[in-house]
Amino acid sequence: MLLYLLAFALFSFALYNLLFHPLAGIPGPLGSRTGLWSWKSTRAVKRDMGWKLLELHKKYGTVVRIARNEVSVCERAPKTHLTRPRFKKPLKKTEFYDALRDLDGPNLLSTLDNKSHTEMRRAESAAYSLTKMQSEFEGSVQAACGEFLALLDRRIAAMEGKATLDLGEAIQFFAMDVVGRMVLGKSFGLCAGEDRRGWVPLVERILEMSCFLGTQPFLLPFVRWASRSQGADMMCEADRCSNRFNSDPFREMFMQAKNADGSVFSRDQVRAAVYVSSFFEELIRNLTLGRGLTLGTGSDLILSSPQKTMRAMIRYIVGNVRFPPVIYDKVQAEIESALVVFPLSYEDACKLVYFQACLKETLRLHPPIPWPLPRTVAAGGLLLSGNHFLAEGTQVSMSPFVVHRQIEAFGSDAGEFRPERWLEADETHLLEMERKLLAFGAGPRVCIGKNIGLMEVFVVVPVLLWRYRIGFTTRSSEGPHRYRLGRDVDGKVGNDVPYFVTSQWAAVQRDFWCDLASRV
Ligand code: HEM
Repeated sequence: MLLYLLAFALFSFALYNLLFHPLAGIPGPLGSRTGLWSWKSTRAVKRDMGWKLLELHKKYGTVVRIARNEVSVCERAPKTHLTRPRFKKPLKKTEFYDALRDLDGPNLLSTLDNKSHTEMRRAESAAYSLTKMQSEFEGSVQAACGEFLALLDRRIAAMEGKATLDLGEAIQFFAMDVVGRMVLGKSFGLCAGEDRRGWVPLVERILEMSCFLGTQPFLLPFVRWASRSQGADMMCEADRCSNRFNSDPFREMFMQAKNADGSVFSRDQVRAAVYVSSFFEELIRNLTLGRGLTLGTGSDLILSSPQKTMRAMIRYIVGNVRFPPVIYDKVQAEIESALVVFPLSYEDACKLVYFQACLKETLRLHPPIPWPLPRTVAAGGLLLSGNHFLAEGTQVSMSPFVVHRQIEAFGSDAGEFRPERWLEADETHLLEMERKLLAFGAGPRVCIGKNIGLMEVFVVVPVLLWRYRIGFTTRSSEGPHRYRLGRDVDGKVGNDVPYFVTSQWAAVQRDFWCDLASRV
């Protein structure tokens, strides 16, 4: 009897969602339309979000129902088409971001409330300014780059002039060492080969789990409770470890931040603001607790974006059968003719016009965050182009990966890596393409760490391309690859794809084996 009742309740729920829900008229997979199956959780588990969402949009059009109460939109329509009839409030982030907050509370990325976000952002933006980054952190990034190059040189010397190594992993060591320098004022020594302790895979596991939990927010209180009730001893140990961070330069910078009323930041505000520190506190808690999972991972979700951009950029520029090496030659010629001095400064890198076009094209084809960024429609509703009206409370999301492949904005070759598109476009078209480039997000929640991220890319990629002859290691049964075939960011599998991409909140490249020889 109970089973019949349950079946009847489920049937009614599915029927309501399919036929009478306000989103009933919007096409999408049956599981999402009935509300009986979470398409997003499936993507989080299978780690194939980017290309599966693109397939949905190709099949169903610009607006697709991807969950019972959520639509994905793939067109950043002209401003005139996106109207909120009665109120002009910015859209709020959804509960998904709750999974990305720190253990002690929301940070800038995960704050849902627009008012507290505006206050936090106003207070912190000066600390992230370009001038601040150049004066405080450029030296750290350059020093970490020196260690990274020394690592590559050692490997080349050890293998008699030509090293075969997982360049993706080496780049990750560099990125972590940068964070170490920013947080502790000293490198973690990963490039120097001092201490690897499995941090790198651990970080990735935490990220993937958080994304899954974001799609099932009802699980969050249980997981949080489990991660909090680990025992006082463990937490004391974590606190003892986190005390080491009290002197970090990033934190000191936020100590000077002020609220709108002129009062200085409280301890909690500083904690929430210092993503890098809280990330490491979190990491240390994980390590101390001997577990690969707790919550509070917002910071690492974004901090790891620069390394993904670096890997993708090398993959596209160095080229292979699909991307002719002519691009590599052009970048090298530009660096040589510009007579730049290494380590490259932010300003010098901005002058490398072709290199900058390659960077934009990389961010377009391979945005580090392909996940549809979800928002909640505010009071008054939202009218999308195509006359779809979304009522208050509906979730609406946009995936940078999908938007960046729109033929209408980027042309019929939108799926190809062609940096020239950024140099040939007239002013109007260029503006249009730039408006649709969502790699750093958009609007009031746009990435605040863009300058730091770009600085890392600017310091490392040109010198790498100039100093070494890089080629992709051929796949063979005797070779070092873990995966028999590579997989690209668009899900295409092949022998000629130099790494293996998983697409979740972040698009992560693994198994990126390259052959390196010195060029200079
Ligand atoms: C290539 C490098 C980077 C890329 C592509 C990137 C991308 C993004 C994106 C897409 C968002 C918007 C997320 C959303 O709307 O849900 C974002 C937000 C954010 N990013 Fe980045 N990011 C990068 C580097 C960094 C770095 C290095 C930091 C920190 C030092 C950082 C800190 C943040 C923060 C705090 C937010 C939240 C901003 C807010 O909500 O006001 N990002 N990033």
